[in-house]
Parts: sequence; structure tokens; C-alpha cells
Amino acid sequence: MKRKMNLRDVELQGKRVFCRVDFNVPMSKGEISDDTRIQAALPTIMYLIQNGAKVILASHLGRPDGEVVEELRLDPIAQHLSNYLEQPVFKTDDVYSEDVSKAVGEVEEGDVMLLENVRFEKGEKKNDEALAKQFASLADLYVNDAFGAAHRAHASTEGIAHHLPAVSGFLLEKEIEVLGKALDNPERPFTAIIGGAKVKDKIGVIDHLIDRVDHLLIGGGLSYTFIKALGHEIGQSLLDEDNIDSAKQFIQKAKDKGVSLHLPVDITVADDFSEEANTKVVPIDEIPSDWEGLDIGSETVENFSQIISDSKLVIWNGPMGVFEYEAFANGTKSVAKALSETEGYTVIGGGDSASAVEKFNYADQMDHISTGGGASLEFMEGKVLPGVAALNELDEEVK
Ligand SMILES: Nc1ncnc2c1ncn2[C@@H]1O[C@H](COP(=O)(O)OP(=O)(O)O)[C@@H](O)[C@H]1O
Ligand SMILES: O=C(OP(=O)(O)O)[C@H](O)COP(=O)(O)O
Repeated sequence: MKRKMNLRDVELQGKRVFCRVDFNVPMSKGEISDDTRIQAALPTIMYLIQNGAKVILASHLGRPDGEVVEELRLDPIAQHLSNYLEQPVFKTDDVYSEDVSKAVGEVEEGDVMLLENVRFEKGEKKNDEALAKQFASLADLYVNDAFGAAHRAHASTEGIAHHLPAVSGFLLEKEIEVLGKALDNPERPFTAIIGGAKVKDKIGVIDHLIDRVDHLLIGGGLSYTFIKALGHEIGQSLLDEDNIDSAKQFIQKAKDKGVSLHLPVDITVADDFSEEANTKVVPIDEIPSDWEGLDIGSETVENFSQIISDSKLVIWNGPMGVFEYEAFANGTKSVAKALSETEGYTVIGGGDSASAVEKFNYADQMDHISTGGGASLEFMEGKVLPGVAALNELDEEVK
């Protein structure tokens, strides 16, 4: 198998480098509320600086849909980044214009420039070839370090790669390596934990993982469709009627393949979807008709924790309950704790699971927390990520 080229494979000294990063960070009142993605891009940016590149960074923020949205300008991000780098970050007011092109011409070795939010341009999301060529005209080399946006075929994530030598940054490379190894050559026992709210969104992941894992643990809102598929009544719990048959098929497929599919055995039910609701823990075949399941119960927590503890590799995507409310956070918190304690390698697949791990202060104890929610889900579904596919390959064969 050939491998994608990375930063170490190319000469950077004096080169103008267009580096796509994912600085799509949560903002609140103009302030960055979580800068994980900015920090995650630092190794690549610092390497470019230290190796004498002229660095032109590009990112999207939010979904401005081809219009200039003042609140989505990247100025606070440029400021924040400049604090980390301890050097100025020159921010342009346009994404692409004659002024931008001129300013780029003045960037010197070791300088860092940040273009305006690429989604202010209509052509970005359309993967417009003219815009991709304009981006390419600014540089000698393209580096993609935006794993969080690698599932998007946009002008700055995919199109540009056809017009310049194109290599991966360190973050993108690590994400692909960790997730790829888990799927292709996992240490065993290999356990996947899938939770969250929507069965529909997780079907592809479950389908792909069931062929690879030893244990599949299912919790959270989507587990009720499985419990229903087993023939139990689930009261007011979340149900995806259209996918009961898929759940049945997965239960059968797991049996056929010898994969241990673990569903909750008990549930924390509530008489209302609120923090103040009355709650109790019941076995899955005793959910009262006017109550709803909002977390996994204590026996399930014990089962899941034991399996996690015995695993060599664990991938987790989706919370076990409505962890935003303290009353229903125990399952998610306990699974996070079990992951923090296992000797196995632990991978958090972005999105809500990553927020939960942060919230409960277990982030430092995880081996890898993906910076991409949608991107890691698509990767775990076995889909090709366009932002990765477009990068150049090295001719040398690797094992
Ligand atoms: N039993 C449940 N009933 C309703 N919602 C739930 C339940 N368990 C988890 N959730 C909700 O699921 C949401 C996350 O779902 P989803 O977007 O599918 O996960 P992810 O972002 O990890 O992929 C959380 O906001 C959580 O409150
Ligand atoms: O935040 C992102 O996605 P994620 O929340 O699924 O990780 C990425 O920056 C992609 O953004 P998009 O879903 O608007 O294309």
C-alpha cells in the first residue's frame, strides 16, 4: 500500500505554503470557548515556521453559506493563534482578492498569514474550480491539516489539491493513522461503544464496525430501538421506528459473526425529560409505559466497564445518556472513567463524546481524541474522505 505524502517529505525553505486548518471552534460572544482545534494545529504550523516556509493559513468558521457574516470573521482566531506562536499573524479582510494576492507576495520566511473565512466565498462549498485555482495561485505547496473538514469536498479542502503538490499536516496524518490502524489492524480484544441519539446516523458505523470488533456496546438514545427490536416495550423512550428492522438485522449479524453485541440490561428511567424528574432504575423489560429511558443503569455500567477494562483497543462514539443533565450523566461519566482506567488504547470519535470526556475531566487520560465529529464518523463508516484522497502519494511501497 502506498502512503500519503506528509510534511517531512517536502522541501519547505522559502516555499509559499497554503495550509488548510480546521479553526471551526465554538465561539460565544466573540470569544473562543474551546480552542482544542487551534492547539491541535500548532505542531504543523510551528514546523512550517521553523523550516522557513511562508505560511498562508485558511479555515472556515460556522456555515456563512457564501455571504460575509461579520460575527464569523477570523480576527479573534488570528489574535488567539498569535498568542500561541508568540509572533504576529497577519489576517486578511478578504478570502481572495488582488489585495490578498499582493499581501501574500509580501509574506516572508517564517511569517504567518491567515486568510478570511473561506466560506464567505460562494465557490468554497461548491468546490468551484476557479476558486481552487485562485487559492493554488497563492502558493507553491498545499498542506491539509484540517481533519475535521476532511469529509467535505470543498475548494480549500479538495479542489486546490489538484493544482499544487499536496501533502498532509501532522494532525491529519495522526488522525488517519490512529483511526485507520484501529479499523485495519486492531489490537484485540477490540471494543466499540456506540451511543448518541440517532440510529439513522450510526447505522453505517455499526455496520462497518460489526465486521471488525470483538465487542460492540450499544447505549444512549439509539439503544431503545434495539431494545424494542428484542421485543420489549420502551415506554416514552426515543424510538426510530424506521430502523427497528436494521436493529434486528444487526442483532442477527452479530450472532452470525460471533461478535458480542451488548445492549443495556437496565435503564435509568424518568417521568419527564427534565433535571427535576422522578427517576428509577429498571430492567429493560420493565420500562413503565409513561416513563422514558434517559441513561444506562448501574448493572449495565458494571458490564460495560468490565469489558472496557479487558480490552486492548476501545473506540467510543456517542454518549450513553442525556449527559447534559446531572441526573442522567452517570452512564456517560462511568464509561469515560472506565476508558481512563483501562490499559487498552482509547480512541474518542469526536463530537459529543469528546465534549463529555472534556466535561468530566478525563481528556488527559485518553490516548486519542479526534478533532473531527462528522469526519471521524465517516471514516469509521469506511468512507473515503475527499480531503485525504486528493493528497499525493509517495511512490515507495509501505507495509
Ligand atoms: N436516552 C436518551 N434519550 C434522548 N437523548 C439522548 C439519550 N441518550 C443520549 N441522548 C442525547 O444524544 C445526544 C448526542 O447524540 P448524537 O448527536 O447522535 O451523538 P454524537 O454527537 O456523539 O454523534 C446528546 O445530546 C444526548 O443528550
Ligand atoms: O465542526 C465540524 O464538524 P463536526 O462538528 O462534525 O466535527 C467541521 O469543522 C466541519 O464543519 P461543517 O460540518 O460545517 O462542514
